Amino acid sequence: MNDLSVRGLVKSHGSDGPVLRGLDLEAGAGDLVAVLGPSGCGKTTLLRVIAGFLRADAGTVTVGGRVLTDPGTHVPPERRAVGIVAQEGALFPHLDVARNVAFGLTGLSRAARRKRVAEMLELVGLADHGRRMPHELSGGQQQRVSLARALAPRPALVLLDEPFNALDSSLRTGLRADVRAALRAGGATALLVTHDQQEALSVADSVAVVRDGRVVQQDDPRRLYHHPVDARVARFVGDAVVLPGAVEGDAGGLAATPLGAVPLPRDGAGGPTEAAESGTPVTVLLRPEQLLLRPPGTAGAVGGTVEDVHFYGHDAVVTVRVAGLERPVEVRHAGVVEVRPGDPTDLEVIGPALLCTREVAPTPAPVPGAAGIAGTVR
Ligand SMILES: Nc1ncnc2c1ncn2[C@@H]1O[C@H](COP(=O)(O)OP(=O)(O)OP(=O)(O)O)[C@@H](O)[C@H]1O
Repeated sequence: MNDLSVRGLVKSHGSDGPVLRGLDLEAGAGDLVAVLGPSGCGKTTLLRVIAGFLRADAGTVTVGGRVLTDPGTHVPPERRAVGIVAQEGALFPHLDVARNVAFGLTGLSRAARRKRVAEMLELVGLADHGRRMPHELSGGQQQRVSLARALAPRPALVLLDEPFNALDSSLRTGLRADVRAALRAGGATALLVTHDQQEALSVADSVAVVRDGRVVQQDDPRRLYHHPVDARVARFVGDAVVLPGAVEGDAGGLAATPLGAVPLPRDGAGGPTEAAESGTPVTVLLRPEQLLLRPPGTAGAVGGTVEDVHFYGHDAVVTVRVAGLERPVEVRHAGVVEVRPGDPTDLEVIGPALLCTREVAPTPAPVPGAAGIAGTVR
Protein backbone atom coordinates (compact mmCIF):
# COMPACT_ATOMS: atom_id res chain seq x y z
CA MET A 1 0.00 0.00 0.00
CA ASN A 2 1.58 3.23 -1.18
CA ASP A 3 0.23 5.64 1.38
CA LEU A 4 2.27 8.80 1.91
CA SER A 5 2.93 10.22 5.34
CA VAL A 6 4.77 13.49 5.90
CA ARG A 7 5.41 14.42 9.53
CA GLY A 8 6.92 17.54 11.06
CA LEU A 9 8.79 18.56 7.92
CA VAL A 10 11.13 21.54 8.33
CA LYS A 11 13.18 23.06 5.50
CA SER A 12 15.05 26.36 5.13
CA HIS A 13 16.76 27.69 2.03
CA GLY A 14 20.11 29.15 3.13
CA SER A 15 20.05 31.46 6.11
CA ASP A 16 16.46 32.65 5.66
CA GLY A 17 13.89 31.38 8.13
CA PRO A 18 12.29 28.01 7.37
CA VAL A 19 9.93 27.75 4.43
CA LEU A 20 8.43 24.54 5.81
CA ARG A 21 7.77 24.77 9.53
CA GLY A 22 6.63 21.40 10.79
CA LEU A 23 4.42 20.37 7.90
CA ASP A 24 2.17 17.30 8.28
CA LEU A 25 0.34 15.70 5.36
CA GLU A 26 -1.23 12.32 4.63
CA ALA A 27 -2.27 10.67 1.37
CA GLY A 28 -4.06 7.32 1.43
CA ALA A 29 -2.87 4.66 -1.05
CA GLY A 30 -4.17 5.54 -4.52
CA ASP A 31 -5.48 8.95 -3.43
CA LEU A 32 -4.94 12.21 -5.27
CA VAL A 33 -4.18 14.92 -2.73
CA ALA A 34 -4.05 18.56 -3.82
CA VAL A 35 -1.58 20.83 -2.05
CA LEU A 36 -3.16 24.27 -2.24
CA GLY A 37 -1.52 27.49 -1.20
CA PRO A 38 -0.58 30.98 -2.35
CA SER A 39 2.55 31.66 -4.35
CA GLY A 40 5.69 31.38 -2.24
CA CYS A 41 4.12 29.34 0.60
CA GLY A 42 6.51 26.41 0.04
CA LYS A 43 4.59 24.01 -2.24
CA THR A 44 7.47 23.35 -4.64
CA THR A 45 9.90 23.09 -1.73
CA LEU A 46 7.65 20.40 -0.26
CA LEU A 47 7.61 18.45 -3.54
CA ARG A 48 11.38 18.74 -3.88
CA VAL A 49 11.91 17.40 -0.36
CA ILE A 50 9.52 14.49 -0.99
CA ALA A 51 11.25 13.76 -4.32
CA GLY A 52 14.63 13.78 -2.56
CA PHE A 53 16.11 16.74 -4.52
CA LEU A 54 16.35 18.66 -1.24
CA ARG A 55 17.34 17.35 2.18
CA ALA A 56 14.92 18.10 5.01
CA ASP A 57 16.22 19.90 8.10
CA ALA A 58 13.85 17.82 10.23
CA GLY A 59 10.83 15.57 9.88
CA THR A 60 9.99 12.32 8.13
CA VAL A 61 8.64 11.21 4.77
CA THR A 62 7.43 7.62 4.38
CA VAL A 63 5.73 5.91 1.45
CA GLY A 64 4.03 2.59 2.10
CA GLY A 65 5.84 2.45 5.44
CA ARG A 66 9.25 2.81 3.75
CA VAL A 67 11.25 5.68 5.24
CA LEU A 68 12.56 8.02 2.52
CA THR A 69 13.53 10.88 4.80
CA ASP A 70 14.13 11.03 8.53
CA PRO A 71 16.89 12.45 10.72
CA GLY A 72 19.27 9.63 9.76
CA THR A 73 18.01 8.78 6.28
CA HIS A 74 18.05 10.45 2.88
CA VAL A 75 17.16 8.03 0.10
CA PRO A 76 18.48 9.51 -3.20
CA PRO A 77 15.84 10.63 -5.73
CA GLU A 78 16.46 7.78 -8.18
CA ARG A 79 15.78 5.17 -5.48
CA ARG A 80 12.54 6.69 -4.19
CA ALA A 81 10.14 5.28 -6.83
CA VAL A 82 8.66 8.75 -7.22
CA GLY A 83 7.43 10.01 -10.61
CA ILE A 84 7.36 13.73 -11.38
CA VAL A 85 5.26 15.78 -13.77
CA ALA A 86 6.66 19.30 -14.00
CA GLN A 87 4.87 22.54 -14.88
CA GLU A 88 5.72 22.42 -18.56
CA GLY A 89 6.17 18.73 -19.17
CA ALA A 90 9.96 18.89 -19.46
CA LEU A 91 10.08 16.24 -22.18
CA PHE A 92 13.44 15.41 -23.77
CA PRO A 93 13.20 17.41 -27.01
CA HIS A 94 15.48 15.11 -29.03
CA LEU A 95 13.54 11.91 -28.19
CA ASP A 96 10.22 10.94 -29.74
CA VAL A 97 7.18 10.36 -27.56
CA ALA A 98 7.73 6.59 -27.19
CA ARG A 99 11.37 7.08 -26.17
CA ASN A 100 10.40 9.77 -23.69
CA VAL A 101 7.93 7.38 -22.08
CA ALA A 102 10.45 4.53 -22.13
CA PHE A 103 13.16 6.65 -20.52
CA GLY A 104 12.78 5.41 -16.93
CA LEU A 105 12.04 1.80 -17.88
CA THR A 106 15.27 0.11 -16.98
CA GLY A 107 15.77 -3.59 -16.41
CA LEU A 108 13.02 -4.68 -18.83
CA SER A 109 13.39 -6.63 -22.06
CA ARG A 110 12.84 -4.65 -25.25
CA ALA A 111 9.49 -6.32 -25.82
CA ALA A 112 8.34 -5.65 -22.25
CA ARG A 113 9.44 -2.02 -22.56
CA ARG A 114 7.56 -1.60 -25.82
CA LYS A 115 4.45 -3.14 -24.28
CA ARG A 116 4.59 -0.84 -21.25
CA VAL A 117 5.04 2.25 -23.44
CA ALA A 118 2.02 1.22 -25.53
CA GLU A 119 -0.06 0.71 -22.36
CA MET A 120 0.92 4.11 -21.02
CA LEU A 121 0.21 5.94 -24.28
CA GLU A 122 -3.15 4.18 -24.44
CA LEU A 123 -3.86 5.26 -20.86
CA VAL A 124 -3.30 8.93 -21.67
CA GLY A 125 -5.17 8.78 -24.99
CA LEU A 126 -2.14 9.08 -27.28
CA ALA A 127 -1.86 5.52 -28.56
CA ASP A 128 -0.90 6.56 -32.10
CA HIS A 129 1.49 9.40 -31.18
CA GLY A 130 4.57 7.32 -30.27
CA ARG A 131 6.61 8.45 -33.25
CA ARG A 132 5.89 12.15 -32.89
CA MET A 133 8.53 14.52 -31.55
CA PRO A 134 7.62 16.71 -28.54
CA HIS A 135 7.56 19.91 -30.64
CA GLU A 136 4.86 18.31 -32.81
CA LEU A 137 2.48 18.06 -29.84
CA SER A 138 0.14 20.59 -28.26
CA GLY A 139 0.80 21.72 -24.68
CA GLY A 140 -1.94 19.41 -23.38
CA GLN A 141 -0.53 16.45 -25.31
CA GLN A 142 2.94 17.16 -23.93
CA GLN A 143 1.54 17.06 -20.40
CA ARG A 144 -0.13 13.72 -21.16
CA VAL A 145 3.18 12.30 -22.37
CA SER A 146 4.86 13.65 -19.25
CA LEU A 147 2.26 11.86 -17.13
CA ALA A 148 2.73 8.63 -19.14
CA ARG A 149 6.49 8.90 -18.59
CA ALA A 150 6.01 9.45 -14.86
CA LEU A 151 3.63 6.48 -14.51
CA ALA A 152 5.53 4.04 -16.75
CA PRO A 153 7.98 2.70 -14.11
CA ARG A 154 4.99 2.05 -11.73
CA PRO A 155 6.06 4.60 -9.14
CA ALA A 156 4.74 4.39 -5.60
CA LEU A 157 4.04 8.11 -5.71
CA VAL A 158 3.52 10.72 -8.45
CA LEU A 159 4.22 14.39 -7.81
CA LEU A 160 2.55 16.90 -10.12
CA ASP A 161 3.83 20.48 -9.86
CA GLU A 162 1.16 22.81 -11.28
CA PRO A 163 0.97 20.64 -14.42
CA PHE A 164 -1.87 22.61 -16.03
CA ASN A 165 -0.41 26.08 -15.53
CA ALA A 166 0.75 26.70 -19.06
CA LEU A 167 -2.56 25.62 -20.62
CA ASP A 168 -5.59 27.71 -21.48
CA SER A 169 -8.64 27.26 -19.30
CA SER A 170 -10.79 25.20 -21.71
CA LEU A 171 -7.97 22.67 -22.16
CA ARG A 172 -7.23 22.58 -18.43
CA THR A 173 -10.68 21.34 -17.46
CA GLY A 174 -10.61 18.39 -19.88
CA LEU A 175 -7.02 17.50 -19.12
CA ARG A 176 -7.61 17.60 -15.35
CA ALA A 177 -10.34 14.99 -15.68
CA ASP A 178 -8.17 12.84 -17.96
CA VAL A 179 -5.16 13.06 -15.66
CA ARG A 180 -7.29 12.10 -12.69
CA ALA A 181 -8.69 9.11 -14.60
CA ALA A 182 -5.19 8.04 -15.71
CA LEU A 183 -3.85 8.32 -12.15
CA ARG A 184 -6.76 6.22 -10.87
CA ALA A 185 -6.20 3.60 -13.56
CA GLY A 186 -2.45 3.62 -12.84
CA GLY A 187 -3.17 3.11 -9.11
CA ALA A 188 -0.43 5.50 -7.94
CA THR A 189 -0.77 7.79 -4.96
CA ALA A 190 -0.42 11.37 -6.19
CA LEU A 191 0.25 14.84 -4.88
CA LEU A 192 -0.88 17.73 -7.07
CA VAL A 193 0.49 21.18 -6.29
CA THR A 194 -1.72 24.06 -7.32
CA HIS A 195 -2.69 27.58 -6.35
CA ASP A 196 -6.03 27.22 -8.15
CA GLN A 197 -8.77 26.43 -5.63
CA GLN A 198 -11.24 25.25 -8.26
CA GLU A 199 -8.68 22.82 -9.61
CA ALA A 200 -7.98 21.50 -6.11
CA LEU A 201 -11.65 21.14 -5.17
CA SER A 202 -12.66 19.55 -8.47
CA VAL A 203 -10.00 16.84 -8.89
CA ALA A 204 -8.66 15.86 -5.49
CA ASP A 205 -9.76 13.23 -2.98
CA SER A 206 -8.46 15.54 -0.31
CA VAL A 207 -7.02 19.03 -0.23
CA ALA A 208 -4.21 20.21 2.05
CA VAL A 209 -4.18 24.00 2.51
CA VAL A 210 -0.66 25.30 3.16
CA ARG A 211 -0.07 28.56 4.98
CA ASP A 212 3.15 29.81 6.57
CA GLY A 213 4.92 26.49 5.97
CA ARG A 214 2.26 24.29 7.57
CA VAL A 215 -0.86 22.47 6.50
CA VAL A 216 -3.61 24.38 8.27
CA GLN A 217 -6.38 22.05 7.11
CA GLN A 218 -6.48 18.80 5.16
CA ASP A 219 -9.94 17.55 4.32
CA ASP A 220 -12.04 16.22 1.52
CA PRO A 221 -13.10 19.03 -0.84
CA ARG A 222 -16.70 19.29 0.38
CA ARG A 223 -15.77 19.41 4.02
CA LEU A 224 -13.06 21.98 3.33
CA TYR A 225 -15.51 24.22 1.45
CA HIS A 226 -18.36 23.87 3.94
CA HIS A 227 -16.38 23.54 7.20
CA PRO A 228 -13.18 25.57 6.90
CA VAL A 229 -11.16 25.82 10.10
CA ASP A 230 -10.89 29.58 9.96
CA ALA A 231 -11.88 32.64 7.98
CA ARG A 232 -8.65 32.70 5.95
CA VAL A 233 -9.19 29.13 4.76
CA ALA A 234 -12.85 29.97 4.06
CA ARG A 235 -11.82 32.87 1.85
CA PHE A 236 -8.99 31.00 0.21
CA VAL A 237 -11.16 28.15 -1.05
CA GLY A 238 -14.14 30.23 -2.15
CA ASP A 239 -16.04 33.49 -1.91
CA ALA A 240 -17.51 34.44 1.44
CA VAL A 241 -20.14 36.90 2.54
CA VAL A 242 -19.07 38.54 5.79
CA LEU A 243 -21.78 39.82 8.12
CA PRO A 244 -21.66 41.53 11.48
CA GLY A 245 -23.86 39.78 14.04
CA ALA A 246 -24.64 39.14 17.68
CA VAL A 247 -25.32 35.83 19.41
CA GLU A 248 -29.05 35.48 19.90
CA GLY A 249 -30.54 33.60 22.87
CA ASP A 250 -28.60 31.88 25.64
CA ALA A 251 -28.31 28.56 23.82
CA GLY A 252 -26.01 30.30 21.30
CA GLY A 253 -27.45 28.56 18.26
CA LEU A 254 -28.29 31.68 16.27
CA ALA A 255 -26.77 35.02 15.37
CA ALA A 256 -28.86 38.07 14.65
CA THR A 257 -27.54 39.69 11.45
CA PRO A 258 -28.81 42.35 9.03
CA LEU A 259 -29.98 39.37 6.91
CA GLY A 260 -32.02 37.93 9.79
CA ALA A 261 -31.26 35.17 12.30
CA VAL A 262 -28.62 32.77 10.95
CA PRO A 263 -28.10 29.31 12.52
CA LEU A 264 -24.52 28.92 13.73
CA PRO A 265 -22.22 25.95 13.30
CA ARG A 266 -22.29 23.94 16.51
CA ASP A 267 -18.87 22.45 16.91
CA GLY A 268 -15.50 21.79 15.38
CA ALA A 269 -14.95 24.01 12.37
CA GLY A 270 -16.83 27.21 12.88
CA GLY A 271 -16.20 27.24 16.61
CA PRO A 272 -18.69 26.39 19.35
CA THR A 273 -20.71 29.38 20.43
CA GLU A 274 -22.67 27.66 23.22
CA ALA A 275 -20.63 29.47 25.83
CA ALA A 276 -21.19 32.88 24.26
CA GLU A 277 -23.71 35.04 26.04
CA SER A 278 -26.62 36.46 24.20
CA GLY A 279 -25.56 39.75 22.57
CA THR A 280 -21.87 38.79 22.13
CA PRO A 281 -20.69 40.47 18.92
CA VAL A 282 -19.55 38.00 16.26
CA THR A 283 -18.65 37.88 12.59
CA VAL A 284 -20.65 35.43 10.51
CA LEU A 285 -19.46 34.02 7.19
CA LEU A 286 -21.74 32.56 4.52
CA ARG A 287 -21.15 31.36 0.98
CA PRO A 288 -22.79 33.59 -1.67
CA GLU A 289 -24.89 30.63 -2.86
CA GLN A 290 -26.53 30.51 0.59
CA LEU A 291 -28.33 33.74 -0.26
CA LEU A 292 -31.47 33.44 -2.37
CA LEU A 293 -33.40 36.21 -4.13
CA ARG A 294 -37.08 36.15 -3.14
CA PRO A 295 -40.03 38.29 -4.18
CA PRO A 296 -40.63 41.31 -1.94
CA GLY A 297 -42.77 40.46 1.08
CA THR A 298 -41.57 36.83 1.43
CA ALA A 299 -42.05 35.59 5.02
CA GLY A 300 -38.73 35.02 6.83
CA ALA A 301 -36.74 37.05 4.27
CA VAL A 302 -35.31 40.58 4.58
CA GLY A 303 -35.88 43.38 2.10
CA GLY A 304 -33.22 45.07 -0.01
CA THR A 305 -32.61 46.87 -3.28
CA VAL A 306 -30.80 45.45 -6.29
CA GLU A 307 -27.72 47.51 -6.99
CA ASP A 308 -26.21 45.67 -9.94
CA VAL A 309 -26.48 42.48 -12.00
CA HIS A 310 -23.42 40.76 -13.53
CA PHE A 311 -24.37 38.07 -16.02
CA TYR A 312 -21.89 35.19 -16.51
CA GLY A 313 -23.98 32.83 -18.65
CA HIS A 314 -24.20 29.83 -16.31
CA ASP A 315 -25.17 32.12 -13.45
CA ALA A 316 -25.37 35.75 -12.48
CA VAL A 317 -24.10 37.70 -9.52
CA VAL A 318 -26.63 40.15 -8.16
CA THR A 319 -25.50 42.74 -5.64
CA VAL A 320 -28.14 43.81 -3.17
CA ARG A 321 -28.10 46.71 -0.75
CA VAL A 322 -29.57 45.86 2.66
CA ALA A 323 -30.24 48.17 5.61
CA GLY A 324 -27.63 47.77 8.34
CA LEU A 325 -24.83 46.70 5.96
CA GLU A 326 -22.28 49.24 4.88
CA ARG A 327 -21.86 47.59 1.49
CA PRO A 328 -24.11 45.51 -0.74
CA VAL A 329 -24.04 41.72 -0.51
CA GLU A 330 -23.34 39.45 -3.45
CA VAL A 331 -25.86 36.76 -4.40
CA ARG A 332 -24.96 34.01 -6.87
CA HIS A 333 -28.11 33.29 -8.84
CA ALA A 334 -28.47 30.30 -11.16
CA GLY A 335 -31.13 30.45 -13.87
CA VAL A 336 -32.96 33.40 -15.39
CA VAL A 337 -32.38 36.70 -13.60
CA GLU A 338 -35.48 38.82 -13.64
CA VAL A 339 -34.36 41.65 -11.39
CA ARG A 340 -32.74 44.88 -12.56
CA PRO A 341 -30.78 47.55 -10.75
CA GLY A 342 -33.13 49.58 -8.55
CA ASP A 343 -35.71 46.78 -8.09
CA PRO A 344 -36.79 45.84 -4.58
CA THR A 345 -35.98 42.23 -3.68
CA ASP A 346 -35.99 40.07 -0.60
CA LEU A 347 -33.09 37.91 0.50
CA GLU A 348 -33.31 34.60 2.31
CA VAL A 349 -30.42 32.82 4.00
CA ILE A 350 -30.32 29.06 3.45
CA GLY A 351 -28.51 26.75 5.86
CA PRO A 352 -26.19 27.48 8.76
CA ALA A 353 -23.28 29.89 8.78
CA LEU A 354 -20.02 28.61 7.38
CA LEU A 355 -18.16 30.08 10.30
CA CYS A 356 -18.80 32.27 13.27
CA THR A 357 -15.88 34.02 14.91
CA ARG A 358 -15.69 36.30 17.90
CA GLU A 359 -13.34 38.57 16.01
CA VAL A 360 -15.15 41.52 14.62
CA ALA A 361 -13.89 41.55 11.04
CA PRO A 362 -12.76 44.85 9.61
CA THR A 363 -15.03 45.84 6.77
CA PRO A 364 -13.19 44.83 3.61
CA ALA A 365 -11.90 47.65 1.47
CA PRO A 366 -13.59 48.00 -1.91
CA VAL A 367 -11.59 46.47 -4.75
CA PRO A 368 -10.78 49.16 -7.33
CA GLY A 369 -12.56 48.39 -10.57
CA ALA A 370 -14.59 45.51 -9.11
CA ALA A 371 -18.14 46.67 -9.36
CA GLY A 372 -20.39 46.03 -6.43
CA ILE A 373 -18.66 43.21 -4.60
CA ALA A 374 -17.98 45.10 -1.43
CA GLY A 375 -19.38 43.34 1.60
CA THR A 376 -18.18 40.08 0.10
CA VAL A 377 -14.61 38.97 0.61
CA ARG A 378 -12.93 37.06 -2.17
N1 LIG B 1 16.72 27.45 -3.95
C1 LIG B 1 16.22 28.43 -3.20
N2 LIG B 1 17.03 29.29 -2.55
C2 LIG B 1 16.53 30.26 -1.76
N3 LIG B 1 15.21 30.48 -1.56
C3 LIG B 1 14.35 29.67 -2.20
C4 LIG B 1 14.81 28.60 -3.06
N4 LIG B 1 13.71 27.96 -3.54
C5 LIG B 1 12.63 28.59 -3.02
N5 LIG B 1 13.00 29.61 -2.22
C6 LIG B 1 12.10 30.51 -1.45
O1 LIG B 1 11.28 29.69 -0.65
C7 LIG B 1 9.95 30.20 -0.61
C8 LIG B 1 8.98 29.11 -1.06
O2 LIG B 1 9.23 28.80 -2.44
P1 LIG B 1 8.42 27.67 -3.21
O3 LIG B 1 8.92 27.66 -4.63
O4 LIG B 1 8.52 26.42 -2.45
O5 LIG B 1 6.95 28.24 -3.13
P2 LIG B 1 5.64 27.84 -3.95
O6 LIG B 1 4.54 27.79 -2.97
O7 LIG B 1 5.89 26.63 -4.77
O8 LIG B 1 5.47 29.10 -4.90
P3 LIG B 1 4.84 29.20 -6.41
O9 LIG B 1 3.38 28.85 -6.28
O10 LIG B 1 5.07 30.63 -6.76
O11 LIG B 1 5.61 28.23 -7.27
C9 LIG B 1 9.93 31.43 -1.49
O12 LIG B 1 10.07 32.55 -0.65
C10 LIG B 1 11.16 31.27 -2.35
O13 LIG B 1 11.69 32.52 -2.70
